[in-house]
Amino acid sequence: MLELKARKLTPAAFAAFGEVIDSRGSESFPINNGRTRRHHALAKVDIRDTTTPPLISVFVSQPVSLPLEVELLERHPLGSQAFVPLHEERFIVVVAPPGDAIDPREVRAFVTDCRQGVNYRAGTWHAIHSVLEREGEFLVVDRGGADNLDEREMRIRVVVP
Ligand SMILES: NC(=O)N[C@@H](O)C(=O)O
Ligand code: NI
Repeated sequence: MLELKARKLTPAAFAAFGEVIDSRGSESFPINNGRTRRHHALAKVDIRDTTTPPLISVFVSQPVSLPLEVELLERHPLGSQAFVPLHEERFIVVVAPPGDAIDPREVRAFVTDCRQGVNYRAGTWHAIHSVLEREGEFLVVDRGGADNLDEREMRIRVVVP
């Protein structure tokens, strides 16, 4: 069993796995006659084949208890997958870099700060959505599809210091 301490999520620490979606501290420019600021292209939707368009879904997830016992990691080879909290929910992110083999030394766990979302790069290994404290509602942007899921058994215990 791999034991991990969840670290604070930062764009630099997450760069090998995808992007952090967070308007705070990101570039923006005025639109709509100055009434709106556009925080442009915080992450890229990457769909690797043309059989399906990018999908926008909403996930309503029940909270996990801690320590988090992960039994498997999954990946979506055909597209990225983004999770954005709709009510300042915190969640745990467990990831490993894209590739056919998962090196336990490269697995990382993060905890978000309730304002952050993530966009998993196509092929990034990750634990399934794990929201903390209360039922969470998330906007999800991905390719979907039963053909876009690859799972690997991996037992990981995650603590949040
Ligand atoms: N199955 C599904 O749509 N969700 C997972 O991919 C996940 O990362 O939670
Ligand atoms: Ni997924």
